[in-house]
Order: sequence, then structure tokens, then C-alpha cells
Amino acid sequence: MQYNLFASQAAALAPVSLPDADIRYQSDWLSPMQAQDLYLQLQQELPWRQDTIKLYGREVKIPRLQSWHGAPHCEYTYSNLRMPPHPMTASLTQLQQRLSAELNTPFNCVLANWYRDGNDGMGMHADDEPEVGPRPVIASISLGSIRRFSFKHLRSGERSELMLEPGSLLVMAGDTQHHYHHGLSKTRKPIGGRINLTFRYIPGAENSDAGEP
Ligand SMILES: O=C(O)CCC(=O)C(=O)O
Ligand SMILES: [Fe+2]
Repeated sequence: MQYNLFASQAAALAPVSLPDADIRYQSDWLSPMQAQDLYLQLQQELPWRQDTIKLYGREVKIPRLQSWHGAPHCEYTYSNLRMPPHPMTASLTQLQQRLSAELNTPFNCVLANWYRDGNDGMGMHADDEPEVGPRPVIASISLGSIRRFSFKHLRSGERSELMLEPGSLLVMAGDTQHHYHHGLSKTRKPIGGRINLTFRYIPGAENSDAGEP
């Protein structure tokens, strides 16, 4: 890569104040040029696939492309899909190391989502798979088109929204996954693609360079 992802940014992660949650957001974690270069690079280099899930006995294509990367032990189940990991690429490793250093938290795997246009999205869910533990730190980087991200408090039903800008970093930690569902709404607006990277940590025997918590 031509640019240095370790270059420090002026702004900082700011809390998003929602009850029972620990959510932080920084709009310019990457510069506009870094975000654009990374978007084009990941579009080219990741082995994107469109998975299918079984819905009421029928095979249905999920409305986005995905690519799952991480340490060899990082088997991940998402909506009943079992995904063995692809190795990290150099650019994903660079992002992972910057995130681990800045957030003082290990990450060893990442789910990449490519929403090709407004017809692609992700339904409401929590990142609460047993593999990531009860209070996971999820670091989510957005590239490409701006999209609406929704939260729903499970007990009160209260909904909130956040526009996720290209180059932004969203961190969900603490009890957020316990109290909230989140998702990416579809839109009828004619918009271009968006790539999202959600870095996670799955404990395992051989977590090589990520560092133990
Ligand atoms: O695309 C996004 O911003 C959300 C992705 C997400 O929630 C997930 O990968 O679990
Ligand atoms: Fe999620």
C-alpha cells in the first residue's frame, strides 16, 4: 500500500450516548483518500462470495457479498453459516494492528461485507455468537457510500440511527450486544457500493501476534 495507515489522526473517538451501551464513533479515522484507495483495493483483492441461508425451507441468497478472514482457529458462524477463515491480507493486518494499538484490545479476525448498492443490507441482529464472548469489542470500519445504521434497544424497543461515513470507525463494546440489535437498512436511493470491515476477537490456543487481553 502506498500510504501509512499508522499516521495519527487529529480527531478522536467520541461516545455515542445510548442507554445501556458503550458505543464510540469517529468520522475521519481514515482520510477520504485512504478510504477510497482501500475501498478499491479490497474490492479487487478479497475473495468475495454471496452466501445462501435457509429461510422457511428455501435457499435464499443473502443481500451482500462477504469475506471472512482471520487466524486459523477463527471458525465463525453467522446466521447458521459456518465460515472457515481466509488468511488476513497485508492491508487487513495493517488495519488490525492499528486498531489493536489504538483501542488497546486484541483483534484476530474480520468480517468484510460488500453492499453493492441500496438493495443490499443486513437485517437486525446482535454480534453475540458464543465464539466472541459475552462482552465483545467490535471495531467497524466503513468505506464507500454513506449508509444508515440502526440500533434497537431490545427491552424498550427504542430505535436510533447513525449515518456511517466513509473512513469512519464505529466501536461497539461493553454490554451493547446484550441490550441492542443493529443492522444496515436498505435504501431506494440510487447509491454506489459500500464495504464494511468488522474486526472481532475470538480467543483460541494459538493467537499468535494479537496479544492476550
Ligand atoms: O455493515 C455494517 O455496518 C454492519 C455489519 C455488521 O453488523 C456485522 O458484520 O455484523
Ligand atoms: Fe453486526
